[in-house]
Amino acid sequence: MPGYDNEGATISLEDLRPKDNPITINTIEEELQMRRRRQFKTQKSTLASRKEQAVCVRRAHKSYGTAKNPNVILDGLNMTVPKGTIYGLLGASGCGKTTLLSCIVGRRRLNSGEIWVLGGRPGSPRSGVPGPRIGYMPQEVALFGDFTIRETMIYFGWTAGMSTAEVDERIDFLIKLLQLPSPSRPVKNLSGGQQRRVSLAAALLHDPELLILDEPTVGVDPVLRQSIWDHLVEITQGRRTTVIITTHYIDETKQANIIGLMRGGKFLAEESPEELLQKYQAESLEDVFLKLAVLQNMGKRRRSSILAGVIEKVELPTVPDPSRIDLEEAEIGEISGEFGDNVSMSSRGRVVVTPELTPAEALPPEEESHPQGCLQRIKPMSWHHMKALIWKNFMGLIRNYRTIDSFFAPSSSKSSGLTQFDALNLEPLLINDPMYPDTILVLAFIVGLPLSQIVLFCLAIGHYPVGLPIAVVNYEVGENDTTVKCHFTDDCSQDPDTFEYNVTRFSCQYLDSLSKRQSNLIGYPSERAAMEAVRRDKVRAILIFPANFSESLQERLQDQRSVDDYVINSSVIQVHLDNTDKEVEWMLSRDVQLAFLDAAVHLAEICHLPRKMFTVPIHFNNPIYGLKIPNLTDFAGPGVILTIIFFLAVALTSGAMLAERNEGILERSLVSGITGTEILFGHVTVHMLVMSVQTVVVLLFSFLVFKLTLNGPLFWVIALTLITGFCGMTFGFVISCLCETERTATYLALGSFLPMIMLCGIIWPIEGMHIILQWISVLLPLTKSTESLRSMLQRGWSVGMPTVYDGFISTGVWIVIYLTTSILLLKFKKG
Ligand SMILES: Nc1ncnc2c1ncn2[C@@H]1O[C@H](COP(=O)(O)OP(=O)(O)OP(=O)(O)O)[C@@H](O)[C@H]1O
Repeated sequence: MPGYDNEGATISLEDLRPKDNPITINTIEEELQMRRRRQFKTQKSTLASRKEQAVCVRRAHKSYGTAKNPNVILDGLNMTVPKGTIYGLLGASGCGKTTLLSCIVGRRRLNSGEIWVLGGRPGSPRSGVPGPRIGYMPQEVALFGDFTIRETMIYFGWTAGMSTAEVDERIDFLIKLLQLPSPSRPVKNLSGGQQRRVSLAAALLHDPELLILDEPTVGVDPVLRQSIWDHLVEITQGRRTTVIITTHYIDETKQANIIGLMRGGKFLAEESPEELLQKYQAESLEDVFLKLAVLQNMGKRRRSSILAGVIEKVELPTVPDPSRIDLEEAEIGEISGEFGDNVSMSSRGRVVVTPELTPAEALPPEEESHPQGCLQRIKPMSWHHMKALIWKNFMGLIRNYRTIDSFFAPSSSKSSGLTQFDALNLEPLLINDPMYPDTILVLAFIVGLPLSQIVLFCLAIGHYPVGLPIAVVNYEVGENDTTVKCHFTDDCSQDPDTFEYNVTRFSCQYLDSLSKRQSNLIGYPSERAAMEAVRRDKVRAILIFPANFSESLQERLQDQRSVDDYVINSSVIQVHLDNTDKEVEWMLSRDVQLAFLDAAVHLAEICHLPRKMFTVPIHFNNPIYGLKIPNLTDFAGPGVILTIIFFLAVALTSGAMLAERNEGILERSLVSGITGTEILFGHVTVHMLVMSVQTVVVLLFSFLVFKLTLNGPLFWVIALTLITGFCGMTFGFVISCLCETERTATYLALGSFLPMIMLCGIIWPIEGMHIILQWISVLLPLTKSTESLRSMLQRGWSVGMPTVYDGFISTGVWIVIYLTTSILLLKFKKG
């Protein structure tokens, strides 16, 4: 017997049969004849025969983990599911059944090997996968908890191209078949078993050609399980439908036409139940599985000696066209039967005869050769998919509002008691649930969150700190005198005869001016006491007036040539500041200086001198743009408005998409033929509504309530805010496609929030950043739009100005980048 690689072969009867009980079948020919008489004949596997099967898997390899440490799940597995059969896929938990099914439905990729579904490769137009030709019930429930049973069916029915009337007709049938409760019951109020039956109903709904059911009978009582199996048998009559079903109840697969027993990444056997029982002389299929598992563990040769004999006899084909050698070698490198043999020859060196393999058969099918151009491959969005998605997303929103209503205004049915009895099943029916906490959160999110954020920003940020404690040590009014509001004469101190000034107690006049800017002036008897107060965090600044402050000041003004250092020093107010807080220090030093100018201007006024006489010889005219006294609220406002809208949109879309993905609904929708683009646009349509509400709330409060400066065109302000929100939505899509869990998505969203706040010129001018950060800043999505909005609001510029339209262009470019990334991720990111 040749030592070829025969992984995945059926274990032979010879392996089981005791040596003292020799086989009764004498020759290989007899065995082969016997097989041919069976329902499913052994035959060679050609390209044409693979395309004829409902599902055909060849040399499938699939592993998770890293290349260094792979977790091999499928190890050269072959599988053949003829049309019109029920194929029971059995195997221990974790052996890879779900992985195999998700590869078949096109949601995971093999590392190597081929899969043919309904005559084409998954993803190619002819395979019907993804699409309505298959019905897929994943292992998880994968339903919308907030939807009723009927709404769930409508969503999946519309997705498959059915009309509402057709869906309603099927609902009646499926409710009876699967003993489901009233179709008006929300899915989340159903038991686990009921939810799984609704999931099965969704897969059966559109009567697909191929049904792929991952453990549909979990949590189902034996009577119902039998009726489900009866239904499956009925729909497979006349090769109408093919069913692949996984289950942990091995014995229920007696009704299957073929059973594939999976273990160690391969099939131990792929036979009809009767043959398995007969061949392995077992009482039950469980026994068969046990025997095969024991044999596999014993490391026995896992191939049929009969088949080995067949393979031994094959001869090298006469190759009609030498240029086709590679192709044919690839195609004929195994000899799996339509059903039953499951023998693969993955050994590259070996070639098996396939005399009937004509060049036409060997040619790759049309859709595999990818003759189409890129543009032709772009699928237009389908109307019935968009209708289903938009309806589903809108219903999600309305459902939340309705539960809010019932919370605030309890309906009669709610007040009359929480339970009623379902007409069909007499099971307790919970209607009008009390308000769900997540529903409050949803409303709080849509309106409350943007509202609270803009209110908090406008109330908390940018306003002048008042009431800062300032220590005053005024030696001019006397040693140890702590009077702050000391008396001064408020008339001109110029002698009318000599025109000499007689300035007295100018410190008191100064303190009077300062108190109008900073009211919390506290007198201290000495500099030491004031310093001690700073150390105890009682005051933020100290002002010290020398004893002869006013005289020295006067002397300095009158006779500048002869004043000495002592006079100059005595005419200076000594200031000590607590510089811990930059903003406070900056504002206090500004107040201290402006108060002096105020006092000097006042002196000039009462002496009928020009006001500018005692001021710094710099005059600030009215600003060209912006406020005369600028504030941080107006500076940061535009950036904060955009940040609120952007990140709420990120949270909204990434949250919705992740929930949909983690619940398995996204996968199910994709398998049903909905494309990633359609899913994204379905969300965009509905989320744009939410975002528009949020935009209105934020802008109304910013401009009408908090009176932020609005000098520019309102239309373009709204437009920029909306497209920034749209940009946030697309960023949310990227996050949800990149991250596996909500936790990582939260980290990513938070991790991007702070850098954007810091680097986009929202709270600090870009010109003040490190030069490298300035370059990075230009590349971020909120930088140009913030500058654009600021220019519109404060400078009153319109979209014709480069600074303004740059913001629109930059946001548009980011939308394209994010959308393209998320569509590509949805399309290509598979397990
Ligand atoms: N995304 C993944 N990443 C890494 N390992 C995975 C992933 N999905 C599945 N696995 C692993 O692959 C193996 C097969 O998982 P799979 O879900 O296909 O098994 P199964 O036969 O369907 O099990 P069960 O009958 O319990 O549902 C398991 O060991 C599982 O831990």
